[in-house]
Amino acid sequence: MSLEYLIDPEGGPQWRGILPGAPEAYFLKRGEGEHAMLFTDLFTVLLSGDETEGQFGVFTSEAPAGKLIPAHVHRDTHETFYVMEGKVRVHVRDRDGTKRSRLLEPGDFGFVPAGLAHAYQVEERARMLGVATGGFERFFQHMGRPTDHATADQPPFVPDLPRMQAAAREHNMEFLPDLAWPDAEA
Ligand SMILES: O=C(Oc1cc(O)cc(O)c1C(=O)O)c1ccc(O)c(O)c1
Repeated sequence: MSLEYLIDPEGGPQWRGILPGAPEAYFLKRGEGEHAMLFTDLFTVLLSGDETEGQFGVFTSEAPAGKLIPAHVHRDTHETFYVMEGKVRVHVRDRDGTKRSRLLEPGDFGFVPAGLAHAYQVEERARMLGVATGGFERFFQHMGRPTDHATADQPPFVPDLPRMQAAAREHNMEFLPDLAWPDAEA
């Protein structure tokens, strides 16, 4: 399955061209950006790989406390987690196989390089800022539902399995459903 699954043939890509799409200077007001709901979380793309010649993208997430985002690995995406509000536990499996986790609180930062299995769980309603390898920011629009509504106060969007598989394939990532974490909440 290819990206075509994620494109409305009549309307084109399912997100709106709010960002310039080329390396031009611009500014955004609070709440502006390209929004997508994924499960209960609102992701907002502030900058995409289209503006940075593929180098990096910047996005925020606004999420209620919820379930563990299951273990997965990005083959070529470096990810960061900067917690602005709330509490987020990030689990990571290091290269030697050691699993560890850290509860991130406001002002705390985490980095997960490409190739390391990881998972995370919002333990207390959170706002996060993420910077990741350019192109990954489209994952939220591919797997989630693009929306004009700028808050997480809207119905959740639960993607079906083909949509999840297509988004994972498109972004060269793999979910690892059998990988458990010693200190994950049920
Ligand atoms: O990508 C981030 O979160 C995710 C959310 C999901 O519902 C499914 C996923 O597979 C992921 C993922 O990590 O791939 C994410 C969130 C916040 C942040 O700062 C990031 O760097 C990534």
